[in-house]
Amino acid sequence: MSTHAVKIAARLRPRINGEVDDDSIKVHTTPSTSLSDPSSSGSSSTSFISVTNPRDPSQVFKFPFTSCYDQSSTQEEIFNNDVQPMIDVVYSGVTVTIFAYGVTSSGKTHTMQGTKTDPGVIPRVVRSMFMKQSHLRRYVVNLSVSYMEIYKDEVYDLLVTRDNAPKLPVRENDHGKVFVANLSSIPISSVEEFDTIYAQATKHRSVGSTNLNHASSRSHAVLTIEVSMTDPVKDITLTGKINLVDLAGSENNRLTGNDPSRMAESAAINKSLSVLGQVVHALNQGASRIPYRNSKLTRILQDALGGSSVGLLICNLAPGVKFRQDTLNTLNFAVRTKNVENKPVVNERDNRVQPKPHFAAIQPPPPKLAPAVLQQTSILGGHSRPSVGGIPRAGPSRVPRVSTYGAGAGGSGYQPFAMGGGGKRMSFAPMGMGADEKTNSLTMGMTDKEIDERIAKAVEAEVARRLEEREKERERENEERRAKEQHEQQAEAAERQADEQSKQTLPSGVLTPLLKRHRDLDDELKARLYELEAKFERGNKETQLADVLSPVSKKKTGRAYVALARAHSEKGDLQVALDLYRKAESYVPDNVKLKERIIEIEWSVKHNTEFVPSPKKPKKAKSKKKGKSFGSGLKVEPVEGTVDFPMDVDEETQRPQDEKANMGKRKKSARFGSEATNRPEEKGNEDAESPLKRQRLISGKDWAPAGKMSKRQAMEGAAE
Ligand SMILES: Nc1ncnc2c1ncn2[C@@H]1O[C@H](COP(=O)(O)OP(=O)(O)OP(=O)(O)O)[C@@H](O)[C@H]1O
Repeated sequence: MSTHAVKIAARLRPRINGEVDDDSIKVHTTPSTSLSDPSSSGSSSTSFISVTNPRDPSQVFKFPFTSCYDQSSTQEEIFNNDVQPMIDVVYSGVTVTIFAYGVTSSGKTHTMQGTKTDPGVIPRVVRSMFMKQSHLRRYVVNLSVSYMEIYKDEVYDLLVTRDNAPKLPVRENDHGKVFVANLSSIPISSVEEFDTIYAQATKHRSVGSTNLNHASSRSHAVLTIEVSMTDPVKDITLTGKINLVDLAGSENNRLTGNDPSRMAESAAINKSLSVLGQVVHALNQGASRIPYRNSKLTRILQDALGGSSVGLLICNLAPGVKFRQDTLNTLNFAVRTKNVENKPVVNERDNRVQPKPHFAAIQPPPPKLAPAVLQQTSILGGHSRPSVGGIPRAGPSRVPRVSTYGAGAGGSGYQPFAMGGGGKRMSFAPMGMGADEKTNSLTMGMTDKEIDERIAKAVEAEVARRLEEREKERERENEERRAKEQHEQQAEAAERQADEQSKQTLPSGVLTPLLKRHRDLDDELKARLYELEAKFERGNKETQLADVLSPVSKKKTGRAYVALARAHSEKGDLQVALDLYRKAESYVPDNVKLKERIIEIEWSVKHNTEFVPSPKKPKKAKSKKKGKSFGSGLKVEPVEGTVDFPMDVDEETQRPQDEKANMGKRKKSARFGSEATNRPEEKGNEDAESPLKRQRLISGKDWAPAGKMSKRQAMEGAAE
């Protein structure tokens, strides 16, 4: 993208109020070889400002600029040479910012505003814009004005009365453009209308008296004239803007002799101008962070400094040795600013309703460059105005005027672009404009056919994208389905294999007698028992199998194992029963009662004692829904969740009765838990010492003597 350097113009005001003039600051229009020039590096500029070195008067600093105006220069001259060309730029849909910079009383307000008899840049710009408007009969052109001031780093609307002027917030839109929220914008239809509004608004501006200027501007004022041009045939709107900024004076408080309130204003002014200097410096350094946000002024001027607008800085200088240091400061700022480059873009909006393709389908076109006139202006930036310094007559501007927009753009000055505006996508057809509308400027952009083709391509791309997305989605679904089917098949195969094996190889004589004994077991349970037996033989494979079974199958298998285990324990084959209970546990690992049973049997096996299981829960007349009874008396309760696992493991509700029934047998058995319980009050209490009770203590259940044994003790006992 091509860039456009900020253009610099320097203007030395005449002496006023009996100021002593001397040669410390001079304007030159021809190069001088006799001057030492520490600041210049061989510039080809033919116009420059010279300032004698405050420390060594024999030495002179030279500051070359595009345009230099001496004390005799006129408002008209400045306007014609440097400002008038900008009007064409504004009418090409670009934002232009002109700002006056300088020490207090250097003539900024005079240059920008002027007087009734000697109007400055602002009134001339407005006249010129209306004049230009009258030439654009083919377009609907609307002008509007907004006017704000930045006073002590707060923004106020100058178009509303002071009482109604709240502080306005500075915001940023979706495109990163900074704007002042709620700033009024008034349409203007004539120069007179503008003059009335402007005269009224100027009265609102904060002005105070200082030693240097009895009507010193205490705020930065930003006047904006916006022009929107709509081509009714193409329904395209170009929006150009010109910001005319009269900065408050950079101040030397020693010279201004400010009172406390002026000092406060001064501090704010100096701070914002200092941030302005930092911004320019950062831009020159190519810094990654530009401190625009450090002041409202720089935020608002962001677009003019390193942004997308075209910039002109008018440096106002006051004459005489009294202002020499300020002049040097101003000129140094100007030198740094002239290296700042902007990337102007044309603000164009296509008002036609367009199909809204998916954003991803369209490559965002690069921003549209400003017309070639800007590039020409930039190239000519090194030339001086034809005649300054001693020649009072204003010479014709050497800056080319863009009276013919099309010619200026020349086709090559534009590139396809899209730029946000009113939330609409921009088109690629530039709007013809300029004094001479009969040029072929409208052919510079894309034709309708080209636009249609582009839209068709975008739609095609979108359709292709969606089809591809749908295809991917379908593939993803198929893959998931395949994986699920595979998983189910594997589970089925594993179960089938288990069945087969159980049928072929009956386990070592464990099952057959049982099955014979319980011939009334239904087929389903038999099959399950065969299966379990086979699983028992397969050892570790169980865990793998458990992994592939559904939760319901796991519970069923767990119950079957328990049934089998119980049968073994009744037979007195405790070790096998224990193994089977453990197998059952691998299917229902959360079942507390099963764990208790395992501990009981482990205890019996370890101590080689008899294990007497509690009697099975008597059959209750339950609804079929609640339980399923097999002919063998093995009962499988429906299981909800994994924690409760009633099976035939003793029901807690039955426990006291069971315990009573088994009391005699237990007394004969080795005493449970004597090692773990050596507290006197527990000695001889067999109930309390049973492993089952210990486990109950571990699980915190309320069991008769449990209160007497700490959980810790119980745990230790169980661990043993
Ligand atoms: N080119 C000029 N020709 C004649 N008089 C001028 C010129 N420039 C400035 N003056 C006069 O110098 C005085 C100070 O100018 P002005 O108020 O424009 O300065 P300023 O830079 O805007 O000051 P401040 O920063 O305090 O607002 C005014 O009386 C103004 O009329």
